Amino acid sequence: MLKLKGVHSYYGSSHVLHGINLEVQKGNVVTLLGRNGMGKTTTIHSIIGFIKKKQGEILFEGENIIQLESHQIARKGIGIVPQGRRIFGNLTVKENLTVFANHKNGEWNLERIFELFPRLKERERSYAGNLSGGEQSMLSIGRALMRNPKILLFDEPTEGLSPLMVGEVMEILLKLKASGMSMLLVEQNISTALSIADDVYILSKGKVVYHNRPDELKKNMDIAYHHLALSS
Ligand SMILES: Nc1ncnc2c1ncn2[C@@H]1O[C@H](COP(=O)(O)OP(=O)(O)OP(=O)(O)O)[C@@H](O)[C@H]1O
Repeated sequence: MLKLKGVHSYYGSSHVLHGINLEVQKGNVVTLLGRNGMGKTTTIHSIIGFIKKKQGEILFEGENIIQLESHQIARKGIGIVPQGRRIFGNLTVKENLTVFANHKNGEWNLERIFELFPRLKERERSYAGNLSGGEQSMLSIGRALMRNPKILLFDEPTEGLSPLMVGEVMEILLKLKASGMSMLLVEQNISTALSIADDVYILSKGKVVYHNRPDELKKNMDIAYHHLALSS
């Protein structure tokens, strides 16, 4: 469904991604792991067109979208749950969900979002800026779903959340996976990532240094300890 072939990305003269190859098949969850500054966000931003200076191919449903503008890429059905949530604090929960909604090509609507996130229904009229971190994370996911994407890219959706809230957000992601949603998930937390992934990639210095199924990585955790600088 989504395939990166030899993608190079640059911030001005700074060469950050060095030939990324990565694939998300329809209905699969692919996680992207790596220490800070290794290029995970840059990979996501390259896919959604935030980064302009790029080479290689980014194929979405067979079409090379590497030169398209962000709004064109969004319209093709690639959704984003950005790092830091980026909800609109001075709009209500309901307004955040409806402001960019697109019901043309899918079944996500307010009713279904509130079924998935009963907590958001309870806080429908609250200003989003007054929500807890976990609720803001749910709102950010709900807002992306309201655009009815074919694939969702998540940039550290559990960052800064309490373990309890991490568990709740992960349950939501598992439900989305069960519903057949294709997802590319950037995560710092390896156990969270491995609990949901069909496929794992590790990035280091803008390159894919490891790619396998999570059960294979679990058999050889030294690789993760090495690349993610975890202690065993
Ligand atoms: N706007 C920018 N201008 C120049 N360099 C940047 C910019 N954003 C990121 N970089 C650099 O690009 C490299 C990759 O950063 P990126 O944000 O993709 O890493 P990351 O793996 O997502 O890390 P993190 O978990 O900290 O978000 C880093 O060396 C970073 O300093």
